[in-house]
This record gives sequence, C-alpha cells and structure tokens, in this order.
Amino acid sequence: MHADRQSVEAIVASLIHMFSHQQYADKVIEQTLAQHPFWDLKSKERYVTDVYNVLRFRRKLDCALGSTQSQNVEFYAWQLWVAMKLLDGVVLPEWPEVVRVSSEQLKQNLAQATDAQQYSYPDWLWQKGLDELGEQWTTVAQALNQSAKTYLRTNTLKVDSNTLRQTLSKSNIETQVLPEAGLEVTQYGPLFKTNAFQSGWFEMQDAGSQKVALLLDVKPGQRVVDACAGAGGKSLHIAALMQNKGYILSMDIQQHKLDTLKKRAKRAGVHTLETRLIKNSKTIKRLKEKFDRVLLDVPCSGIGVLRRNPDAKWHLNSNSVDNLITLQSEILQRYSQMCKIGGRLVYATCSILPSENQLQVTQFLAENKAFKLIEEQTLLPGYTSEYDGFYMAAMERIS
Ligand SMILES: C[S@@+](CC[C@H](N)C(=O)[O-])C[C@H]1O[C@@H](n2cnc3c(N)ncnc32)[C@H](O)[C@@H]1O
Repeated sequence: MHADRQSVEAIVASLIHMFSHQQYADKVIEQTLAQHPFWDLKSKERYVTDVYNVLRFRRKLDCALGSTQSQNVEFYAWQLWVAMKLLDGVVLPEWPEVVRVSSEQLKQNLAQATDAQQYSYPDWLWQKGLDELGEQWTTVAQALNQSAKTYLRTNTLKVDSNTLRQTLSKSNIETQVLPEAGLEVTQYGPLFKTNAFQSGWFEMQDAGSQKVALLLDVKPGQRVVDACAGAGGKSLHIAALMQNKGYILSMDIQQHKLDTLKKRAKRAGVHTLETRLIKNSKTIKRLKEKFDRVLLDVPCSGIGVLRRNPDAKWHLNSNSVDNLITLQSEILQRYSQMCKIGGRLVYATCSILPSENQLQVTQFLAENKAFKLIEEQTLLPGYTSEYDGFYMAAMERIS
C-alpha cells in the first residue's frame, strides 16, 4: 500500500477532532478537504474512505483492540486506523506513530465479539433492528455497512441524462444512466467544479431518494407543498417533474436550509418555488386544504442512510428515536390537513424501521378516515434495494 503520509495525518487529525468535539463527520471532512485544495483525487478518496470506514467500524475496531485500547485520544485515533488496515491485510509503513499491534491478536479478540460488535452497531440499535425487522436485520445491517455510491439527479428542466453523461465524460467523470431515474457515477471526478454543475444540470441525490418525488405524481400547474423541505433536494425534483409550471411552497423550521434551497433553485432555473419558515402552528393552519399534493419528508433516525452518514449511529440513542417517532406522528396528523379533497399526501423517511414507517401510516389511517392508502414502497438495503434505505407511502384524501 502506498500510504500517503499527509492524508493519513489528516485522517487521524479529523478523527481526533470528531472524538474531542462530538462533531459530525461530514462537516469535518468538508473543512479538511477545503484546507487541502491541491490534494489529487486519489488522496481525497483515500482520506474520505478511511475516515468513514473508521467511524463505520469503530465498535468492531474497539473490540479488536481489546485491552490495548488507549485513553489518549491521539494514540487512540492512530490505533483505530492501524487496526483497520491490519484487519484488511495491509502492510503498514514504518512510521513512529504506527503502533505495533499484531493482526493475530486483533483477530483473536474479534473471535469473542458479539454480533453487535462484529457488525459495529450500538447494542440498543442492534436490539431495535432485531425487534423490528427480525431475521432480516443482520442482512440489512451488513448492507448498511457498505460504502455509499454516488448518484446524480438530472435536472430535466435543462438537460437529458444522456447529454449529461456525455458532457461529464469530457471531464473524465464516467456515469451510467439508470433505468428509472438519474445517473450512477462509475468514475469519480470533481463534480461540483464542472460547468454542468455550475449551470444547474444536476444535483447529487441517491437514486432511492429520487423515487419520493415520483410517488407524489405531480402534474404541471398543480399546487404542491413540501413541508419538511430542508435544503430542497425533493422540492427541486418536484419542480422539474412539473416542468416549471404551477406553484411549490417549500417549508421548514430552519431558515438556513431554506436559504440554501433558494440558491439551489436559482442554479437549477426553478422559478415556481417559494420558501416559507414555519414559525408556529398557525403557519400550517392557514394553509388548510390549499394543496393538490403534500409531501412530508419527515425528520427521522436516518438509519436507512448510514452508508452516507456512518457516524450517525454513534450520535443517536433510543430516546432520540422515540422523540422522532412522536414528532413524525404529530407532523403527519397536523400537516396532512393542507391536502385538498382528491389530493395526494406522501409520507416519507430515510429510515428502515417499521416504527417510523408502516406503523406510523397504519396508525394515521386508522385515526383519519378521510385518507386512504394508494401505494407503499420500502427500499430495504440488502433485500429490495441496492440504494439507500427509504420508505414512502402515498395516500389520497377522499373526504
Ligand atoms: C429528512 S429532512 C428533509 C430533507 C429534504 N426534504 C431533502 O430532500 O433534502 C427533514 C427536515 O424536516 C425539518 N423539520 C424538523 N422538524 C420539523 C417540523 N416540525 N416541521 C417542518 N419541518 C421540520 C428538518 O429541519 C429537516 O430539514
């Protein structure tokens, strides 16, 4: 292995930063990449992959290190990286920081590990997965431990997927057009520096996530509300599907996300979209029965997208998931009132837990006879999906 010292030092420094300040990986990675604009693509890739893999397999690595695990955060970060490489069979360079642990000892320690340690999940989440998904959980947990692939959503307001593929290929970024929607990146390059990105021809969006706006079944000229819009991944897709005709109201409780959405909408050439901050319950009440389509892409545990955010499993806990489940049910109950009679409501999460998904919808339908279920889709990594894990349910307001 050619271990590039500068990127390994950056990996260790990033881990120290995350462990000491409880910061999320994506922010630290973004900052580090910005500090190293001259790294070549290989160094960048190595850095990102290794940081995510240490975080993904942290519990397994802790277990492999056993009693040799250090309390000193710098030493510990080096130990994790070294243990990961040794378990992958990599011969390490003779650097002073490369702490000597034997790969035999690592493997021996792992032989005693529980399933939660082997698959590197916290005990509470492992148990929750087993309780909710039964024997499917182990396969799902393993599938969620893979590295994420990169997918693009073609902005059909500006370009078609084949033209986008050919244009990116001229910048040595290779992609393949997916049968249902978007492109998979097969050879990575500086996507966000391309003219195609600057001109709003695409957004990065998981192929599974692209199914949500499709399920909303929007038509040009309709009135649509995306009530948990965030930075607008789905709002922008909806605008493209509506061919920039009609009205989209994108709402969230966080203004900074809506500000990002406005910038993205400008780049994408979307001019049918308005943003609105949800200040209190009146913001929603005033919009009673005003929309043909209501999208509720609710806040969730994000367990379906652990490939992209592997550290999320160390930040979540059982209480935080319970609180999210309560919030989801309140949002579904209150925000669904914005749907007109004859209109469609879509509830979506990036979770694979039935308690955030099917059970929420079943309970809502039992309490709200004005709605009926039209279609449900569960994208379960390892089973029904090679993409991230998602759930979406389309309902019609019948009275
Ligand atoms: C899953 S994310 C949305 C992702 C977004 N739809 C996209 O495609 O990029 C959920 C969003 O719900 C927002 N949120 C949290 N509580 C909310 C509430 N009570 N009402 C509306 N939005 C809320 C969060 O700020 C977050 O942006």
